[in-house]
Amino acid sequence: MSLNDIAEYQAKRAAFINEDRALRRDYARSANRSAIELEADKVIRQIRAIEASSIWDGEHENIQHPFPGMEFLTAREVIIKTKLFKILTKMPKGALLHAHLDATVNVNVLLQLALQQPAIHVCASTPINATTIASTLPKFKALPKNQFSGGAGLTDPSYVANDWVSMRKARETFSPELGGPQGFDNWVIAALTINPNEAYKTHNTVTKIWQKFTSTFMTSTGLIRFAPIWPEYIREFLVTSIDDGISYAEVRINFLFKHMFGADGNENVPHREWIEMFGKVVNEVKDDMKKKGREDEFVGARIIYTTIRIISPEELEWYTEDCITLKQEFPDLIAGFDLVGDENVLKPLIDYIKPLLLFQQRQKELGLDIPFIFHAGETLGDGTKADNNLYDALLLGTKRIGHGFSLVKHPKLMQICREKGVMVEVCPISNEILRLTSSMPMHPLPIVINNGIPVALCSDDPAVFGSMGLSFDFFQVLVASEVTGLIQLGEMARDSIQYSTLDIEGKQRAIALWEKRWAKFVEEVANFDISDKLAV
Ligand SMILES: O=c1[nH]cnc2c1ncn2[C@@H]1O[C@H](CO)[C@@H](O)[C@H]1O
Repeated sequence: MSLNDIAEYQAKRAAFINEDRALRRDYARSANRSAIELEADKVIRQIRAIEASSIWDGEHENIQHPFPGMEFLTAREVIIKTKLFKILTKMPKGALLHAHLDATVNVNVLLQLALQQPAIHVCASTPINATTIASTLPKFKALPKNQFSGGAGLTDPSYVANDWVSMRKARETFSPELGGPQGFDNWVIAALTINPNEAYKTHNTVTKIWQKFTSTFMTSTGLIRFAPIWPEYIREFLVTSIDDGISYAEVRINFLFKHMFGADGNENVPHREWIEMFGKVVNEVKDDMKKKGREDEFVGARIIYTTIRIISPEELEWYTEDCITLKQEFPDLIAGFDLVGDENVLKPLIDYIKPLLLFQQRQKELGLDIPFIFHAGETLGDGTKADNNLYDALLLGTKRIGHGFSLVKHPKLMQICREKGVMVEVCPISNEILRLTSSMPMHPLPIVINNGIPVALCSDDPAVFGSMGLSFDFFQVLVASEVTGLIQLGEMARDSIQYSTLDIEGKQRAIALWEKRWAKFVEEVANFDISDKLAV
């Protein structure tokens, strides 16, 4: 055996690896990396390696088996202390392409917004006491002034089931044995979020965790679907997203309910006013950013119209027509159309084929373009109705696929995504908490990326998961792969703009602004003080 043989083998090996990696989308531009980008990428890999032992090999109270990419809800407190996470909070993330608006604002902030509104009332199906508190959910609703109620508090034994109590009063009178006002807040927050015990013990199957997950929306809708709160909620979503480095969002809004509650406490505010308020807040935030000299950090936000897969195919026709009317009035704000909810148990796309084809035909007649951006394959199923949604999503020409968790079981569909440029909106933390994967190393994301399919990382329902912004999702992906470094994350961020529904000029502008921020960011990372790297 000569040295030549080994060198020859090494060369063959390098070419082999290169050939494999060349399939990835992020490879295309790999030859054009600046020295500073390469240095920043190296710094990030160093910090990751250091923290793999200093953090993830260490002992932690309450964490039996720490490892990079482990269950998010257990790891969260550790993650926020890492250098890697702190750096990622500064990264320009590009676009947020998959998030459900009603789960995008920190639950503590939502609680504060609600407490400012005397119209908001709360009820429970039984008096709240030490026995009932864990299994009883608060229900919220805005009431008209003549129905404002000051009856017995929720923890008063004389409380009559399902009676509305003013939220402020319910909070102030919450029994001291249950923690008083703070106990009330804790009870509400527990109803709006998923805790580690639920995700990893009591509700540790996809079906069970979805039941808990769905209940969070039933609680939050009474607080959010209220005209005086709605704009403030949207503002908070936009401002916190911008602060996390997100410069554009396509957010899914649930239009299942035909009205929200107005300031007068009556359920009489139609969809067009929801959108009008949305557009107004987007413009106000843009103006505020301009005043602060930060206009380059925010290019806007648009809406993906959604309704839930519980409706009948006949009912869907009402929603598609509604979507068309809204698109005609707000062409710049309506970005696409989707159907949401647990694909494993609700109606599959094929059940709606008639109204969906009709929707496309109507758009053609009217000269409109409302792309489908379908949730599909958010499942562990193989050949189940949720898995089969992928066939229909692609046949119907979906612009992107929401989740596509089961896509990797279908080589033909992956080929179509690659060749037609159908992006997958991957929601790593959501998939893990909703029990599709037990941790990030088991997530199929690398399979999707290695097959050359464009990917955007998305947060899905950050308020429910406690994963506000995109930094947490980027973190979980970064620590769970040796291939993925800063450059790969940057490519996903850039692609999120590239595969958005912005028009050509909008995209060019957003990408140019992103590139400017990216250049600045990588420079900061590249100049990171090595000794600082070690101090955690
Ligand atoms: O990951 C998801 N997959 C499918 N549907 C979802 C997901 N997250 C939230 N929703 C749905 O969106 C509605 C709120 O806008 C909720 O009803 C919820 O079922």
